[in-house]
This record gives sequence, structure tokens and C-alpha cells, in this order.
Amino acid sequence: MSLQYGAEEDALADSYGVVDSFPKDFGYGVEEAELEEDNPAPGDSKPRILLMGLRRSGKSSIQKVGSHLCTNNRDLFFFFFLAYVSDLVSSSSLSSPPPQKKSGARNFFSPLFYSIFFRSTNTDLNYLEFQDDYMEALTRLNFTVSKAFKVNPEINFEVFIHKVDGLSDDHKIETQRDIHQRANDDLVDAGLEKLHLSFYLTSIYDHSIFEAFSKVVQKLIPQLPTLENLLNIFISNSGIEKAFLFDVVSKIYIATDSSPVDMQSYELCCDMIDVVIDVSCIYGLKEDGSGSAYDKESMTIIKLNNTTVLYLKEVTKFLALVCILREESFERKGLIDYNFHCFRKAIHEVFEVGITSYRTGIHQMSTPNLKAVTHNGTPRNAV
Ligand SMILES: Nc1nc2c(ncn2[C@@H]2O[C@H](COP(=O)(O)OP(=O)(O)OP(=O)(O)O)[C@@H](O)[C@H]2O)c(=O)[nH]1
Repeated sequence: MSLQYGAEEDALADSYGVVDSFPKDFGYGVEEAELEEDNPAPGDSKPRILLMGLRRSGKSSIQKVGSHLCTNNRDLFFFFFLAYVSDLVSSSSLSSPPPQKKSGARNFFSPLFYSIFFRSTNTDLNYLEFQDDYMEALTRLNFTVSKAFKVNPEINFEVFIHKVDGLSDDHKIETQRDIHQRANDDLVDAGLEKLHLSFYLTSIYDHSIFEAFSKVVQKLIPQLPTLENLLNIFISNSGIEKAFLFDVVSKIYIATDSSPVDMQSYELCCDMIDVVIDVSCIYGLKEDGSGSAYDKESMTIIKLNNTTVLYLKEVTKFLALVCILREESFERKGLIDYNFHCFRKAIHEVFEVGITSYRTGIHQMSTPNLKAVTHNGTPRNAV
């Protein structure tokens, strides 16, 4: 695979495809065309995620489960260019390029590669396949991130310790601690104390990969602190236990309140979205198949037999609020609905400000608009 921007970038994105099970007419409203027009061309300010890992570490599998992150999916709240490098092979010599590369693959180790990719990459995901001996992967990790950091210190480095399914919880934590320690020691030895690595335990066989992607994506959303504040205010005034703001297509949560996320709650909310979309696809479309499985009217309440209630409502054409609450709190449904109305309005204001500044940024061709925010995520030109 050749990784170059421009025409090839589109070809690359196309080759990833979009999971077929999701309705193609998911979006609604008229602004989509306008937004597309105003989208910067590839190579501008679109967040970029570059996946890297040793051969057979699981890059393509992760790419398949996360295929909604592809740039050709316009039904996403965020637009990413998700690329991956498949030729980071386990060559014995770090100084020479891998002897066997996939057809057309770029030499990962050349300075040209760094200047092209790392300068324009917001996030660099590295995959350490979990195995008893992960020393080689750690050496590679250190080599890659230190080179990338020297070219672009703004990159977020995210390390997925992948294929951890089958390990006991204790073993997972122990492994993560050991890898974290060794990776940081290597960086200190290399004089790169300022380089920060974040670690995640992932597997494609559960929701851990989506949860990890959620956290990676959140770091690229400048409005995150504002969204978290709004969610905190909403849940504390509504007697709700946990609330997620989901990108409906990818099932990545772009924000949640400040209480800790437990995997079970996240999975429950993901499953709810699946149920809602599946049922809407069967009963929500018109007889001629027109209409949308998710639109302004979308809202669902599911009461579980353990006194838990799940509450989903449309926030924007990309986003849904999914909440978990106790049955007794749901008795004040009127209050929850009213608070939701205020919350939804606030979210629209946050993103309208974002889009205005985004467009202004494009027209003025000034500094990257996503950076132009105050400490609480509000665009500076709107203050
Ligand atoms: N147990 C387990 N196996 C996984 C996981 N993810 C991927 N695999 C398996 O790992 C093997 C390699 O996965 P690929 O996705 O082809 O790896 P890759 O990094 O794209 O490989 P190359 O393109 O050859 O570099 C496959 O057999 C996958 O089924 C995981 O989370 N857990």
C-alpha cells in the first residue's frame, strides 16, 4: 500500500470502505452539502490518525472494526484520515529499511516519510501485540516515537497493547504497568522526558477497541471540556447516573460526564444504539424505503429488569445522548426531558460557534481553527 496524500489518499480511504450494515441515508438536514463544500481538502486541518505496528499485530483487524473512522464516511461527526502503515516489520536491523515491503509501500524509515507524515499527523497509534516477549515491539516503539517527536512535538502518541483477550484482569494490569515502565525508561534514557505516551489495553473481540478509540478521538476535540461540563450539569440536575454523547455511526463516545467509565455501561449503551438503529431500519422507514433510521424524532427508552432505565435522544444529526438511570429517577421524566432540551440547545450553540470559526478559519486561511480555542474549548473568536 502506498501512503501518499492527494489522489492516493482518497483511494486509500475508499479501499477501507464503510460497514455495509449501516443505512447509507443516515444523515439528514440540508447543511451536509454545505459542510462538505467547506471541508478542507485533504492535507489541511482534518485530524489524522496514523496506525503503526509490527507485522501481524492486528492493524487491519482494527481498521476493519473502526472502518467508520474513514475519511469517506460523511455521516460522521468528525472527519479523520485514518491510515495505517503495514510495513513496520520485525526487521532485525533498525537502521535499514525492511527487506520485504508490500507493493508500493513507502520506506517508513526515510526522512522523507517523517517529513510527509509526522508533520501532518495529529495522532500516532502504535500497536504492541501482546506476547510474552514484547521487547522488540518496545524497541520499535521507542525508535518510532522519538523520531516522530523530533519532527513534530505536537503529535499525540497512543499505544494500544493489543490482543489482550484471554488474559486475566490481573495479568493485563501487570503487563500494562511493565510496558509503561519500560517505555518511559527508554524515553528518559533517550532524553525525551517531555514525550508523553498513553497506553490502552485493546482487543477486537470486545468493546475495548472502541473505548480506546473514543479516548483517542476526544483528545482531538477542542470543545471537550465544554461538552463534559454540560454533561455534568445535565446529569446532576436530572438524577442520571451516567451519560455518553455518542457519535451514532461509529459508536465512539466523544464525551462523557466526569464519573468513571465502566466497560459494562459503555457496552450497554452501544448495544442500545444497535437496537434503536435496527428497529428503526425495519419500522422507521417509509414503505418506499425513503426516510431515515435516525433523525430529529429519534428517542428511545428501554426499561431493563434490574430497575435500570436506558434513555436515548437525538442531539444532532451525528450525535445522540445515551443515559443510564435508576427507575425511581425516571419518575421525574418531565424534568429530564426539560433538562435535555436545554442541554441539546447548548450543544447546538457550542458546535455552531465551532462551525462558524471553522469556516472563518478556512476563508481567512489563518492559523488552524481547531487550535483557536480558549481553555474551556470555546473558540477564541467567539469570546
Ligand atoms: N486474539 C486476538 N487476535 C487478533 C486480534 N486482532 C487481530 N488478531 C489476529 O491477529 C492476526 C493478524 O491480524 P492482522 O489484522 O492481519 O494484522 P496486521 O498487522 O494487519 O498484519 P500485516 O498487514 O501482515 O502487517 C489475525 O489472525 C487476526 O485475527 C485481537 O484483538 N485478539
